Amino acid sequence: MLWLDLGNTRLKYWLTDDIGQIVSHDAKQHLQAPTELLMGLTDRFERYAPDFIGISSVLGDKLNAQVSDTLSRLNIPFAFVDVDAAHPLMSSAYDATQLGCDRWLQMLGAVDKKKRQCIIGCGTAVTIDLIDHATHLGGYIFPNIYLQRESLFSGTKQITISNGTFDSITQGVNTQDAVHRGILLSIVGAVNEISNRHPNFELIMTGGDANMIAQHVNRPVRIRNDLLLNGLARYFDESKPKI
Ligand SMILES: Nc1ncnc2c1ncn2[C@@H]1O[C@H](COP(=O)(O)OP(=O)(O)OP(=O)(O)O)[C@@H](O)[C@H]1O
Ligand SMILES: CC(C)(CO)[C@@H](O)C(=O)NCCC(=O)O
Ligand SMILES: [K+]
Repeated sequence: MLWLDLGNTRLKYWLTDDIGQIVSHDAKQHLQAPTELLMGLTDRFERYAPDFIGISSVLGDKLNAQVSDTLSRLNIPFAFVDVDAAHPLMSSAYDATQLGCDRWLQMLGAVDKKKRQCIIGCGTAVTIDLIDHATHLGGYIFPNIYLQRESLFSGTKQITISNGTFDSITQGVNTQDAVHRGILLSIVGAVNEISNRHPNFELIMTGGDANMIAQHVNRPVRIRNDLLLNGLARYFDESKPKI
């Protein structure tokens, strides 16, 4: 199988064998040109001759149509994930026509009907979603730390910071530290607030910035970077067109 995750910043793929083991995977910046990037990867994909391609995309209809065109040339059946608010593994109170399928798949990949879970996605956007015994209650969306820094940079005259590290939430005494620490606190503070409001929900984090954020959270956090892939596998296990 070939699994594709078309995100806002990066394209990720996983090639798996018959027993679901990952034989190849990568993540590449697509610079808003995912079809060109895909085109460059088709040789690699063809070499593995997957029998199906399952796709998570948050790129919207226009880019998805281009992706479909590109993949059609491979002569391998493929399908995009459609969010299903009444999926047998998890129901959702969220407007299914709007819910990003990456968010939904991360939840589907984690959901456990015996638990209360809080899924925190740390990608281009930071998302926090609450699941109570396999019912998605809803959630929150934040710009990630880099988007926040860009918006401060572009919306102010005296803040000219465009680099530096996010490593502390202690108050800063210069602009560089105040910006980085303030931004990190906005995310960590939100996670801690959710954690306080929902003490019985297990905190699960995924995505590139998960470790950086988790370090400052005042309760144990489980880091799981397999959630989206696991969600894709669970989804297509239920709904894969019979071929
Ligand atoms: N090699 C890398 N390239 C880009 N970002 C990375 C890399 N390693 C870690 N990161 C961190 O991962 C974060 C992005 O997380 P993630 O990979 O989950 O999302 P993304 O793929 O960039 O976003 P999206 O899924 O929306 O395309 C970045 O903010 C960055 O700090
Ligand atoms: C929130 C992001 C950007 C996270 O990648 C994505 O899931 C998305 O574009 N979602 C659409 C909006 C929503 O989920 O309500
Ligand atoms: K947008």
